[in-house]
Amino acid sequence: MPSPSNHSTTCEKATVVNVAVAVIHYKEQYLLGFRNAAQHQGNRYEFVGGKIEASEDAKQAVIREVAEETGFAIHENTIVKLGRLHHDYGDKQVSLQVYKIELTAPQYEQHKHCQYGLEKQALTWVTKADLLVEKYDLPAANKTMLEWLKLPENITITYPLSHFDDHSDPAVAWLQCHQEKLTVAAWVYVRTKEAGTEKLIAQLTRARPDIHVIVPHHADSQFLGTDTHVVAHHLTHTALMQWFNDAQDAAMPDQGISSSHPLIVSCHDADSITAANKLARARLQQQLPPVVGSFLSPVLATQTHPDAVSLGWETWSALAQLSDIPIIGLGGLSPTLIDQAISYGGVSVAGIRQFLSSQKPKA
Ligand SMILES: Nc1nc2c([nH]c(=O)n2[C@H]2C[C@H](O)[C@@H](COP(=O)(O)OP(=O)(O)OP(=O)(O)O)O2)c(=O)[nH]1
Repeated sequence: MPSPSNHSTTCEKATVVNVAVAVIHYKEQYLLGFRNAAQHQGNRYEFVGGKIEASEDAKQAVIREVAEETGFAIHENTIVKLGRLHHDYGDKQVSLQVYKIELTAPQYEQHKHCQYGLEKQALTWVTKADLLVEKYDLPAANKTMLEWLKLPENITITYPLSHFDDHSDPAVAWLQCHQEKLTVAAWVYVRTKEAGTEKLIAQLTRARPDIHVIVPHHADSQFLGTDTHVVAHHLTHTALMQWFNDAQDAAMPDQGISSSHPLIVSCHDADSITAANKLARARLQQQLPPVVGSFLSPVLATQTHPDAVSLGWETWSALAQLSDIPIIGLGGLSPTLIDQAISYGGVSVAGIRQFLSSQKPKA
């Protein structure tokens, strides 16, 4: 449904141009256009997209723009909402609503040799790896989109040490379980609340150098000995709301929160999503590493929090729509529910038990 923010809105200072952006890909191949010299942000690569018209919402705009620029009819493809971001280019302010669309094999086969789009603009297929290492010069706002694209579809959360209380040596059992069962190159949210856990996590990252860890934002990641494994710092719901309350009249609202790494936050309701959106915007304004994801939980009932009232998919989806950052489903989920999470407005799923498989890393 069109909303007042879906067309260009005028504030006292400047006009904000509302744009829908389509990150089109087939597997690891991503489609880039090239902005001609006369356009705003000209002579740069771009994702397909354009201005949202007053009569349409962002998703309708993305479908229309993709059809106009490439000829792809994507209304039957899965359209994954990544997020929304505001960028001030000095000469122009843009609000970008970003979607990811995977083409089918026939769609890709038909298009992969086309060098020009329907508007005569140059088009190029590039690998995800090249895109993420910023081999292509994109507008500055796209830096955050590339960070969002790094999020995997599954995130594993470590068991609390107390889960292994029945074992003769819980620490050894904790280490053995995670070392053996984390999937190759997994993103892992490691919790450090319990005494002794930091040492175990350091041992785990030494034994499994392929994994990427998300550490609590207050944890001094020096306990790992190196920062190379750390992909993000995590803010609990409580820490996020504390920041939000402190930020109401603070000049530097994110003092005390890591400025060295991207952030992942935890949300449970509309208030925390509002807080996360504010934090995401503050990070962009201060040119700090962005907020790249938000665990929104609990989607379903969980074994670990049996008394917590779950949101259910419908409420979860309505909350996800409010988020400016990619949403990760958490609570009673398994990796097989990724398609369902995407259809309800998320990008990834996370959890403990169901996310630890017995797949061993390659030697
Ligand atoms: N399509 C697209 N636009 C982007 C990206 N990143 C980014 O900052 N933008 C900005 C550049 C422009 O200011 C705006 C896109 O609007 P547009 O494509 O309709 O603008 P345009 O320059 O063609 O303007 P016009 O000729 O239609 O008036 O969003 C991106 O990845 N794709």
